[in-house]
Amino acid sequence: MSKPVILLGSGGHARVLLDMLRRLDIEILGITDPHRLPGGEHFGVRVLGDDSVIRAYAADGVALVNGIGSLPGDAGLRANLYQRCVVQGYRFHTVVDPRAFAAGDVQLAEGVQVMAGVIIQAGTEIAENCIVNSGAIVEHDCRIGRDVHIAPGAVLSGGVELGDKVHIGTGATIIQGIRIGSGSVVGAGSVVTRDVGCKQIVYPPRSHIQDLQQD
Ligand SMILES: CC(=O)SCCNC(=O)CCNC(=O)[C@H](O)C(C)(C)COP(=O)(O)OP(=O)(O)OC[C@H]1O[C@@H](n2cnc3c(N)ncnc32)[C@H](O)[C@@H]1OP(=O)(O)O
Repeated sequence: MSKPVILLGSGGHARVLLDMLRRLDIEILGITDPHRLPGGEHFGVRVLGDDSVIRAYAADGVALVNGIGSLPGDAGLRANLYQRCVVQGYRFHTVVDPRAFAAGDVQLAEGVQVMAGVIIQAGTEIAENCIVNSGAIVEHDCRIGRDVHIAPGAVLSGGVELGDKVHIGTGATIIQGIRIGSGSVVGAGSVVTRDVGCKQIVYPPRSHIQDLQQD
């Protein structure tokens, strides 16, 4: 039986997690958000207050779920909140949507979130506080650093290595064996065929838009 959960944050990512937690039949004590009135309801869940309210709960009596999303170059808020809570002795749930697939020997560290439709193949290791978002594919033997966001529909081929705080944009494709350094961003729709250093950004080709020829 898993511990009751406090969900940190109340935006879009939190909403998806909330739906997953309900389907997993995990008890939700409430959500935290400094911008919402404590005692009220949001998404049908009690608003507890800002993040400091967590300390009213014994660390061994609750688990946390990090509902803060992560956008390119802005993994900081999510990563800092995670780290702050861990230092205070709190533990994070690792959550896997029932409609995701992870091979038997896949290693998911604390706080990893695997959303619906994801496939993670054999031998892959994913470090703390990562999001593998809806419909992404992480092939065999990948090594994923901490605080990484693999956005919806992205594909990592076999043996890809990502450093910490990497953002792989929606629908991006990384071919086999590629290494991407910490803090880098791969733009939505990119096809990455060469290694990427630390704190670099990969832009995909842009769509060309023009008026249709008139008859
Ligand atoms: C559930 C969820 O929603 S999770 C969220 C998932 N979201 C993502 O993964 C988004 C990933 N982010 C991107 O792809 C971003 O656009 C980035 C990081 C590549 C670029 O961001 P910025 O440097 O801020 O670029 P900016 O938005 O200023 O655009 C600069 C130019 O590049 C173009 N551009 C930006 N991103 C892309 C892209 N992915 N593909 C093609 N062209 C792009 C813009 O249209 C713009 O073109 P213009 O100068 O002709 O107007």
